[in-house]
Amino acid sequence: SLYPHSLRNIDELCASIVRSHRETCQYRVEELQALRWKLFSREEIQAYQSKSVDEMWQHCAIRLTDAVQFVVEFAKHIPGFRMLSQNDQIALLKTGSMEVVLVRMSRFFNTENNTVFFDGKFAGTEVFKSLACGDLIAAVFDFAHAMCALKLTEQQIALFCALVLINADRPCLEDRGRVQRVQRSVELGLTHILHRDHQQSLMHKLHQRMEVLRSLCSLHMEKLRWFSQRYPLTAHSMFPPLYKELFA
Ligand SMILES: CNC(=O)[C@@H]1CCCN1C(=O)c1ccc(Cl)c(COc2cccc3c(C(F)(F)F)cc(C)nc23)c1Cl
Repeated sequence: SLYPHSLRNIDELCASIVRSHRETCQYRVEELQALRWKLFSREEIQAYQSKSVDEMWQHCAIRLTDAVQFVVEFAKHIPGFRMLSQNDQIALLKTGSMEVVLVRMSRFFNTENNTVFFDGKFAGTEVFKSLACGDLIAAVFDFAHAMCALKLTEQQIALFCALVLINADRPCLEDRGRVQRVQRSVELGLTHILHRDHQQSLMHKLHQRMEVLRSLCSLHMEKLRWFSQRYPLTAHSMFPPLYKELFA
């Protein structure tokens, strides 16, 4: 059947994905709104900029790994995800989790002053200078800007993240057919939500965003490889096992 056995209808599918998003999104939008004018002082920015490359990467990797863990939790509650084989679940998370982290980061973004929530305050691109990958950070900020421009609701973001993750075109899947069935039910959910919100035109834009996500994340993986080659010790020690499992 199109729906996993446990679900009676599309509303229930959407409700469980939205609930899972709410429980694993790290910060609620209201919390971030309240903090949006908490910016780093010049001294604090100086401190970040005087970190060494691998220190700053380590600082970010811890947060990225945290964020990836929350995405793994989110995935586990997507109806049908746990019906997939272990290998297919890992394969989807290996390629999709950083893309979902990126989509979720757009929720931490303040387009009025081009800052993103990082380490408890809102940071501009200059804070990340010592990473020595300005192109990646610029791309992260640009993507967040474009996502914010769509003004998605939390429910739309939840369904979009589920669709980013459950993608039957991912490489090395054992049972593509099964992933396709779960993907189709999530697509139905997103279409249902957009129809209910009278925003069907968003579907095409969201598919365009998914294309951009793929190219962005291959750039990220290239940076990650560059970093782990240049700083093998740090990369080896700092990426907790799950991260290595997902990105090694
Ligand atoms: C409260 N906010 C958070 O917890 C968020 C969620 C995940 C990251 N995080 C941050 O604190 C955060 C917010 C904004 C930015 Cl620009 C950054 C720095 O981002 C990165 C620096 C290094 C590598 C990054 C890579 C690479 F290359 F590893 F794939 C990929 C992504 C997408 N971001 C990278 C970070 Cl680490």
